[in-house]
Amino acid sequence: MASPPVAVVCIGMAGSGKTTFVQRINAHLHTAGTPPYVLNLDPAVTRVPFDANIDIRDSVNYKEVMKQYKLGPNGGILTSLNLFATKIDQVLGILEKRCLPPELQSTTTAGDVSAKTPAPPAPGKLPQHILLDTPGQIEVFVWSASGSILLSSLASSFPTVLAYIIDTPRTVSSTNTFMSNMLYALSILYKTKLPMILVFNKTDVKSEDQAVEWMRDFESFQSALRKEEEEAEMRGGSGGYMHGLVNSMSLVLEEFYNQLSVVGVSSMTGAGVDNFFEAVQAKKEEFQKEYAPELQRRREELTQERAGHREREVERLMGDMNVDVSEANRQSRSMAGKRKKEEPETVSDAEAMSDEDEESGGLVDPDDDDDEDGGEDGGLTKRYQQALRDGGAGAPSAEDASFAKPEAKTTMTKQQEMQILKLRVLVTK
Ligand SMILES: Nc1nc2c(ncn2[C@@H]2O[C@H](COP(=O)(O)OP(=O)(O)OP(=O)(O)O)[C@@H](O)[C@H]2O)c(=O)[nH]1
Repeated sequence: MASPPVAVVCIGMAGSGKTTFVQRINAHLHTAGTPPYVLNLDPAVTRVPFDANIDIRDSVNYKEVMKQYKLGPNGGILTSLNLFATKIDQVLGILEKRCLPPELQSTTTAGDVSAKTPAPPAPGKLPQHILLDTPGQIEVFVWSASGSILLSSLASSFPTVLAYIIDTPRTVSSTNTFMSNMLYALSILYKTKLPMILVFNKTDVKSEDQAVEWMRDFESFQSALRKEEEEAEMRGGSGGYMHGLVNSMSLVLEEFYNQLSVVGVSSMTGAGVDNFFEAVQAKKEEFQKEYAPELQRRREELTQERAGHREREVERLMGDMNVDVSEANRQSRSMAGKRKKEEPETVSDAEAMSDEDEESGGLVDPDDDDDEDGGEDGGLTKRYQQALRDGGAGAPSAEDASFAKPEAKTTMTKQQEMQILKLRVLVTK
């Protein structure tokens, strides 16, 4: 059976070597005869040293955004990402078309987001990897709403793996820097809940051995910490509370380290790239085994929650209007069974939908509803008439009945008319 490509999202501190790394693994895959599909999500980069199939800069002009909204560099990046996130359905449409075999494609269609690949590749030549380069301002991407939307949307369509790029020479320079970097990676892991690979980059300058030893051997990290403390004391200072804090942190990070794959890579020389792709394969399997079922579980939970919410609200409304609740519910359920269920496509959709429910108290505005019977007005009238024809407990009481009669319509105010229409539609939903 055809397998979807794995999306590798490269994140890391500014200057850690993300872009150079993407360039290296892109070249590696081209040489191996399996060219990836590449996305650049950094709107502020001036030169991209690889050929990006989708480039945020083609859709959003970062400098113009800064000028128009009177923003600084970080605000400009954030707003550009927000603007790009509004096109996520088009981006996913393009990705699905270019990277998925027809049997795995959904119905999403591509719009005006620029994709440079001219035509869908032949089935045997579908990319096995989707590579994403992200802005250097890591917090702007990871902690923004648009970053979450982009990541969760991607993860709902493709197995998605984070590659956290680390500047090795800088990170192993002290236990403090190492710990800060690990805590940052930890926060991203828990925020995104996606499988993560720690990529110790620039190993041509400094090997990753030291960092790996600190992760795997607690004693080794403790002795490095003690050594630094002694050196600080010799200089007349002291490690102060920081050393105590780092010491305690190292005790609790063992579990976190166990969840990660660690590879040393040189984006300059290409050393370690094969190991990186082995780690990607392992994390792809982990994603399919653990993340995907969790995503599905959350979707189902939200759908059920939403249905329950709607039912309770209908009950309350029917009660207010003095209408037989059980009959109204029966009708409501039978109509709902016929209607195509509206389902969240992504985690963020699902969250947004649940937010909507909370805001509106579970009520669905019938005016927003897609109409299945032709035009909106026609659909409302039809449902209204149908509800009246059905009569029974779902029908208006004797006093209400006059509302239904065309001749009596003139006696109603516009507001009353709308209220009853909305109520009827709600009952038949
Ligand atoms: N020696 C060495 N230098 C590297 C390596 N990878 C990247 N660099 C250098 O590190 C610097 C930063 O690399 P970039 O790829 O621009 O880093 P980035 O993380 O994309 O930077 P931002 O776009 O600012 O976030 C450049 O000078 C690269 O040449 C490597 O493996 N070895």
